[in-house]
Amino acid sequence: HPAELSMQAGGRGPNGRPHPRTFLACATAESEPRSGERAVDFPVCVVLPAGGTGERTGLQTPKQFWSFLDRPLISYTIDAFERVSWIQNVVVVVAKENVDQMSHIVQRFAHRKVRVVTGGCTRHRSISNGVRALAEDRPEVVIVHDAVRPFVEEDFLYQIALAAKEHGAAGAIRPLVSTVIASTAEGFLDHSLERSKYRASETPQGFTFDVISQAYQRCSDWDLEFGTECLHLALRYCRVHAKLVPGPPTLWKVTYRWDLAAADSILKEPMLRSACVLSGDSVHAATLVSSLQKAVGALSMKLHVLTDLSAGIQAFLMKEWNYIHVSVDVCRLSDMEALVTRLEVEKRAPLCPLVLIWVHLNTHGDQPCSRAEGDTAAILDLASALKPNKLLLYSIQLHKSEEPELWEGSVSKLSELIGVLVKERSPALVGQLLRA
Ligand SMILES: Nc1ccn([C@@H]2O[C@H](COP(=O)(O)OP(=O)(O)OP(=O)(O)O)[C@@H](O)[C@H]2O)c(=O)n1
Ligand SMILES: O=P(O)(O)OC[C@@H](O)[C@@H](O)[C@@H](O)CO
Repeated sequence: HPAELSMQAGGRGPNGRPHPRTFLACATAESEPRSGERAVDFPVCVVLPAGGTGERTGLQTPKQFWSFLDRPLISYTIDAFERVSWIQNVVVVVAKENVDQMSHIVQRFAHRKVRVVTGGCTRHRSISNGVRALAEDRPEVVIVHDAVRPFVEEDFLYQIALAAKEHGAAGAIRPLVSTVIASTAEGFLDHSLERSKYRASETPQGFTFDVISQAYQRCSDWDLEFGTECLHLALRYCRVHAKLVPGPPTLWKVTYRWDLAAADSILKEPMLRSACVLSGDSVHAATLVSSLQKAVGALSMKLHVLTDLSAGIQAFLMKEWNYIHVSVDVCRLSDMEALVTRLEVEKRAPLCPLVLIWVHLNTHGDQPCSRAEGDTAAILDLASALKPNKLLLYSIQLHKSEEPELWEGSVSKLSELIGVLVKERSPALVGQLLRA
């Protein structure tokens, strides 16, 4: 029964215990640790300061806990580090009142390398707490990275780690986009800096463990209270000149509300690129898919035509692809249930909502596809059972018209609907029978 499928396909197996964590990749998020082209051969740990309140977003929820596709921003950042095989563990530093919430996130998304510690009233105090939590690990290098910069790539982390080991400290920099000026006490321009001589300091930053721990042991209370720059502490208290490493624009920090909208768009973008379509051996379905491939091309979405359910499952599970299933005339619920059963067998539970679109092609002229009508309630049941497990089932019906213009119009509408459903992943339309 769909309800049982839901229990099995989602977070809990027959024995009621959560499935061991095997999960789908989605967005910039989870996948099994990937060995990058180059690996670091010394111990590296990470400190993610996440103890702020995100006042500049104007939101009640601290931005690091703001959810995208039902997953908090910090989980994407943690994943970016967990996917790096040469990173031993990640110390996440959160405000005392968020420790339980953070621990729940670690459990829900089965973050394997994470240790949660309590932060302080300033960013430096939080980072200092995180570094102290590594005293027993004593890694060769500590990477410090703002938890609200989720788009960090392994290759750049590699550059920072190596530069930190070689020079004692290293930091990401970006070109300034505005000129820096100094103001008089009365609020008038005193002087401006020659922009070409300056850079914006970003994260990730890297330090040998000795440098960063000594810098925090030696720094003043003023530094801890008002300072914003770890590289400065390394210079002032350890005489270490950090190596500056130009970084990509994706290192930007989520600070204002519009940054959240930008992050949402970037996280969703990979999910819009590809869909696998299972059309079986029907000639009509093949005709539809061929027309559809041209139409969805305009959405910059690529359709991968697959011939059997296993290939479809594989693509759906392993490649973050959306899934389109074409039924001709007879809309067998069992087709879709077979997919869900396989998801259960594979013990897969997606981390981000994944889109399943069931296309009902009716070739009997303009007669309603009675099976689809009859199945409407069953489709709703199955869709409702799948929704808690982030499998968003949508269904679209269209008729095979012999009039080329009508048929082209239907296919165009179908691709438009597919584009919207994949992009918006609207919970409100789950289980609805739409018509192209
Ligand atoms: N007491 C603090 C303050 C900030 N941070 C963290 O430092 C990073 C960068 O700081 P910022 O962007 O300033 O975050 P907030 O302080 O939360 O933002 P705001 O200044 O708008 O409140 C963030 O991941 C933030 O959670 C921290 O760990 N502890
Ligand atoms: O100052 P905020 O707390 O807004 O953000 C922290 C940034 O200043 C910091 O991440 C980089 O400048 C690198 O030190």
